[in-house]
Amino acid sequence: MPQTHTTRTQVERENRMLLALQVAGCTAIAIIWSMEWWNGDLSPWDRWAYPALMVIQGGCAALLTWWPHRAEWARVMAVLALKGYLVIALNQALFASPFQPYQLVTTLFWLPLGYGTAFVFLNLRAALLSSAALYLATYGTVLWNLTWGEPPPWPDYVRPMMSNLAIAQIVYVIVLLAISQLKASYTRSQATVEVMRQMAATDPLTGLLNRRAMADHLAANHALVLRGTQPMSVILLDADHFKHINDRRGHATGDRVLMKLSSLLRSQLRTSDRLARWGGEEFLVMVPATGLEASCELAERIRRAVATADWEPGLGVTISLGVAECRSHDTVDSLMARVDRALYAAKSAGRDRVCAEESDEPAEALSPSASSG
Ligand SMILES: Nc1nc2c(ncn2[C@@H]2O[C@H](COP(=O)(O)OP(=O)(O)OP(=O)(O)O)[C@@H](O)[C@H]2O)c(=O)[nH]1
Repeated sequence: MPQTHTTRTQVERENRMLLALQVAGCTAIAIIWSMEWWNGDLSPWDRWAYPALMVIQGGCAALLTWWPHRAEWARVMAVLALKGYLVIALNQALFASPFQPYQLVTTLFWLPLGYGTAFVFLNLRAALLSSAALYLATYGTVLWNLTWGEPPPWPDYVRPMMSNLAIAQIVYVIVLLAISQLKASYTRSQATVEVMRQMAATDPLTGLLNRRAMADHLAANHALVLRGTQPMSVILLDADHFKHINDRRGHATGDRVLMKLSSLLRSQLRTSDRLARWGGEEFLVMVPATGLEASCELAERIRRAVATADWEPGLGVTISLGVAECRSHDTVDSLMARVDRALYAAKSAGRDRVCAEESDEPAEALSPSASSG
């Protein structure tokens, strides 16, 4: 499903981002740790909390690298570790005696990161819940202490600063919420675009490429042929007397035949080959990196597979096939004109056979039936 593919790509991108953040986080903590230790500002709490955070981040990085199927754990662990650290560090700074302004301010620097990472790496519900918990655990304790507890001996600027920050963090969460909504709608439109892109390239009855999509593949491979990078052949095939099947057995049977035909064709091809429904009961196979002779052999294999398939009782289905190889002077149109002539030759020669293009090089009908027909 395209939507699943889009979502998976996005998850992989987020995991890579999380891994980069873990590495950056570990580096940042190591630098801050050494700077504070050097300046004598390292608090007793940070002496242990910094290495603990680094170990947790290293664990998340290991999970993301070696057990990507456990990436969800790494996301939750990384976000909770950061939030837990911020809550304890902030409360320590505010309520430790003596009051520690340096630790308070340096912790507040990082507080927005606690909210931001949650909205990036968790789903919306988890991000909101964990942000509410972070908010309550930081400002709730301040409010509780100021309202009911023993007023801490803070300098005058701390109370207004904390009130200001309490409001700023609410605004911060609202902005993050808006961004995550935009992100969700962007992801949804990406998925819709992907579905529409698929629909524009697919034949609804058989699920094969349609003519427009095949034309793009032909143009791309034709360019490679012109550069001399690799050969390319095409096989144009058409169900024989298909009108009779429709007329005698009804349109629904005709549709079933086309569907079975497409899966039979698919089963005979390599993944590098391209198969399209070229028109009503006409299919086109693009065979990259393959010359005329090998493509004729493939066409013959396909013919035989169809002729000997287990069709509905009384319904013998055969196909005629034309094969052409792209030459250096060919345009896509001239190549298609030649393969069309080859198909016409197969039809004229009695159907249920393979005919190679007419060319200056030796190329002849390969089917056993063709040689007799
Ligand atoms: N059931 C069904 N029939 C289709 C579809 N598309 C085209 N057809 C029919 O395919 C038939 C093609 O008929 P013709 O072009 O006369 O070719 P034919 O009867 O196969 O004869 P030859 O190609 O000469 O062997 C027509 O009756 C179309 O209506 C489709 O999607 N479903």
